[in-house]
Amino acid sequence: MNTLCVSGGAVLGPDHEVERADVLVDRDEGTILEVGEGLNADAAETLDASGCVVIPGLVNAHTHVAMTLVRGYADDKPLDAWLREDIWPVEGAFEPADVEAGAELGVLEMIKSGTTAFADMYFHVDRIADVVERTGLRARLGHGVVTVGKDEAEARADLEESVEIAREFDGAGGGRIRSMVAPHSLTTVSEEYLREAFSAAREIGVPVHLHANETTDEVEPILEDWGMRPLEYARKLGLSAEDFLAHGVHVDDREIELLAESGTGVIHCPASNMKLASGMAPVEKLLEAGVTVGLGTDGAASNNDLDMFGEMRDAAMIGKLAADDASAVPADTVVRMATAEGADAVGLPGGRIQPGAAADLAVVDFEAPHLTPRHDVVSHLAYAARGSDVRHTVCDGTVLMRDRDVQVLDQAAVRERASRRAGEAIARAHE
Ligand SMILES: N[C@@H](CCSC[C@H]1O[C@@H](n2cnc3c(=O)[nH]cnc32)[C@H](O)[C@@H]1O)C(=O)O
Ligand SMILES: [Zn+2]
Repeated sequence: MNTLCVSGGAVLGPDHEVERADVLVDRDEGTILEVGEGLNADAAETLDASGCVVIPGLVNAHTHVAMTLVRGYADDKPLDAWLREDIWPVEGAFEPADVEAGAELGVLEMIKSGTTAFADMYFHVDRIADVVERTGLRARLGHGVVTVGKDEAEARADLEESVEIAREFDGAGGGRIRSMVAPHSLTTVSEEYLREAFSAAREIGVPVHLHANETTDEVEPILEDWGMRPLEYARKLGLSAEDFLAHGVHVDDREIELLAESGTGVIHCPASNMKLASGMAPVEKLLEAGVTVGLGTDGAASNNDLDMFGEMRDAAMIGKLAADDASAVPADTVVRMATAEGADAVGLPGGRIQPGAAADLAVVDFEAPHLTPRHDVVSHLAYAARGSDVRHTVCDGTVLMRDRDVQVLDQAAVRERASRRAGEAIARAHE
């Protein structure tokens, strides 16, 4: 059999037990065959994991990967002004090749920091899909729809593009790519088009993904226009178990109950919420209610990186502050949010190291001063490790990074192209 063996390390199991073990992978099927000692006898390929801990590849459950191009371009502003004054004008000047260059840069950064799957809402999605296809990651992709401020024809065309993209790309890249219909938010898409987005998604059999309750500015207008909370409104329009929303910062108790009832996932984006001062999501309450909570970096311009280790740490920290309780959102919980829970929320395989599961792995080098002594591996993963501690990255049974050498992209070329294209797009936006 065509196998890969990740050998000589410790493994973080599905119940977060840490044991000395090898991981044997079927490279053709992209699945884990066995976890145990002494498995590397006749593997076709091996990865040395001595001194390392093998963890499930991390799941970045909400991002806009091509926004790496605007990283550091406009900081220190609230969401609405930041989007309208800075980000949207530059995005308006993006050509398809810019989105491709930004996606390559983002994917490079994700592979280098142990992320193997992501959910992405953007435009020129065909270019993002192409990057995912050739680099070997796993993704759920959708075209973001905005209808406010557009005439009837433009609004319809944007929605139709999202539906078309969802139809075309679900199952692409040998099944590594899944799709979604992605209305931008409950306030930037009108009711009529939101309804259509939900019914089209149900017909295709894919989730709806949208930003919701990110700032109070997204709550007040819905209360005024519809006399109900945003998630009550979303539920009336069709929000269901397969769907997942980003942020969920300003949700009240009734909305939390509603999410638990509907089974809708929430993607917590702590760094973005802090940086844009959007607020503190009630993560502990959501978890207590039984809501599936994943973790996302959001775009690189509101973070400003795509490192899911940083996101775990931020989630634990802000979760404690929000609950006014140091025992809230503990290490074990944020590691779960960045792996199994995130995978479940976005409906992608992965997130667990066990036979039959997707072979999506990050091998973290623990032989570092900041990871010493090793009292508690899960604590280190949540609080002390960084993306740069990842030594090897494997997705779908394929080695994407070996000994920090990314096998699927030319790092220098990706950086050079992204820098040049970002500069040119910003110059065009100012013309
Ligand atoms: N088709 C739309 C684009 C929507 S893509 C998704 C959008 O989400 C934006 N975005 C990034 N971060 C956030 C956030 O935190 N909240 C809301 N929107 C965001 C991002 O800039 C991107 O334009 C159009 O033509 O305008
Ligand atoms: Zn976002």
